[in-house]
Amino acid sequence: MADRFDLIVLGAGSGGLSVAQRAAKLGARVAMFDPDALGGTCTNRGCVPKKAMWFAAQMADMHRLAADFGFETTPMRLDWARFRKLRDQYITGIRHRYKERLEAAGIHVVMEAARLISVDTVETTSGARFSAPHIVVATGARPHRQDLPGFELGMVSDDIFTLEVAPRHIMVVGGGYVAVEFACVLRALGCEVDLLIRENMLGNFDAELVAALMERMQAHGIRIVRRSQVIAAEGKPGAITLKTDDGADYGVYDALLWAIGRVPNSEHIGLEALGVARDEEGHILVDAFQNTSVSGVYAVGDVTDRWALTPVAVAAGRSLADRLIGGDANARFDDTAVPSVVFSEPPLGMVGLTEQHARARYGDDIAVHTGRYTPLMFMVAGRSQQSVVKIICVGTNHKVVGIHVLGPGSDELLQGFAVAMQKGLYWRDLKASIAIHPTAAEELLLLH
Ligand SMILES: Cc1cc2nc3c(=O)[nH]c(=O)nc-3n(C[C@H](O)[C@H](O)[C@H](O)COP(=O)(O)OP(=O)(O)OC[C@H]3O[C@@H](n4cnc5c(N)ncnc54)[C@H](O)[C@@H]3O)c2cc1C
Ligand SMILES: NC(=O)c1ccc[n+]([C@@H]2O[C@H](COP(=O)([O-])OP(=O)(O)OC[C@H]3O[C@@H](n4cnc5c(N)ncnc54)[C@H](O)[C@@H]3O)[C@@H](O)[C@H]2O)c1
Repeated sequence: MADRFDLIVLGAGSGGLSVAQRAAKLGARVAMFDPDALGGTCTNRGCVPKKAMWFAAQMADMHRLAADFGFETTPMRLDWARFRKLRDQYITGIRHRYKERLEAAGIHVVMEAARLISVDTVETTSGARFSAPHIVVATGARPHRQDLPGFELGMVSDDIFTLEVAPRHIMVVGGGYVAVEFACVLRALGCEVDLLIRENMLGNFDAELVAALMERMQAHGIRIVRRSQVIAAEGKPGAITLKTDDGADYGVYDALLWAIGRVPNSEHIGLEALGVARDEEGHILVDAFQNTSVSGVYAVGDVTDRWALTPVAVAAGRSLADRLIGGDANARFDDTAVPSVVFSEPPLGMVGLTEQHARARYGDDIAVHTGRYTPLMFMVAGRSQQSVVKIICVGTNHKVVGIHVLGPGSDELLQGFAVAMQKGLYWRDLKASIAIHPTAAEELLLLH
């Protein structure tokens, strides 16, 4: 006999926690399964430890800027072990608070993997069975491990957070968020960094701002190699060489990071037998309401074919619970203006369409407003590095369909503009707004 619940959730990451907590708040009896730490990728091996490292990198960069400002500074070195301890303590605290909240909400948490054995029943690794009319798959994704000679000589993003010391010279392979963020962070923390990009860097971001970011990264001392593909890694841990299709000799690395994308955790959980539709890469296909192709089975977060971002997983989870348990038949989240920031140096943010996407969709009916400026803080220090802002408007009423910002502060300033865009923002609204001076944000209002 299976224990009966109103809702079952596979996975206690951003998506799973949000659907479970909202459903419990609405009165459902909820069971949640996860073999790993509460909080999933974002808390344990993603956004949170990464952002802590990004702050450390920012401090190192600010220290260098302080010297340019006239401060008498002594060389600064990060005590990597102490920093790691502080970061891990903070994460342990988050996990602890999740546990307390789940207990308080009366959610039945089982720290085991589960798989679907029918549309309404799951079985854990130890053989226990649980049933519910609604089963939500929120099993996330994992770093892609390529079947390539010597792959094991390198790390994936999960491993970066377990490093005991900073690498001296690292090769980062990939051109997505993870590759760019770690390349920038490690460089700021004093590592020599090479970045090997097979195709384009940050292909979903605006090409003009990506080109400007690439220039900044190179000016920071990151060696960027483009249009090259790794065929094999050779050597031994601590002394790794790469074989690439261009035949070039890139030297010897003491560390190698594979940042070549992520794979959804959608195998071995019973989806094939039930006929739950997935794409070629294994992402579960969902409609706007998080329904899969099988009635009673839903999916949220990175295991689906949507934006792989924590706030998207959370929004999907909450709206699903509102619909299934709260009785709001139309509950779905609005993904028309999903903002996203790459925590590079400097950060790159976007909401809405890139210029290339807007042109493809609207042709000549778009107006592109771009501005470059040197932030006051750099001007005072005698530096010339520029920030870039871009606004894309459509139609005769100049509706804003894309905002892009590269430069210090872009990570924080974008949120308010994203709210405005979601509500419907027009060029005239920006022109009618009063700026906050002197800030990075005002540059978006001062564009011509
Ligand atoms: C290095 C890195 C940095 C990132 N930085 C950001 C950022 O700054 N901002 C941002 O918005 N996003 C960021 N992301 C993306 C973000 O972490 C994910 O979008 C988010 O964690 C997805 O949540 P999820 O619930 O779908 O999956 P996850 O958080 O991955 O949770 C899935 C859970 O399911 C569990 N599970 C797997 N199989 C089973 C099973 N059979 N049964 C039960 N449980 C199972 C796993 O153990 C895991 O705990 C980052 C990702 C990485 C890798
Ligand atoms: N700041 C953030 O919000 C943040 C940070 C990290 C990750 N994320 C999320 O996690 C997702 C995954 O990030 P990611 O960087 O792992 O993946 P990604 O899909 O963003 O990038 C993968 C990169 O690897 C390259 N690649 C793939 N196979 C390769 C190969 N064999 N050799 C060389 N290059 C190869 C691709 O061309 C691409 O540039 C992101 O799309 C994003 O949604 C978000």
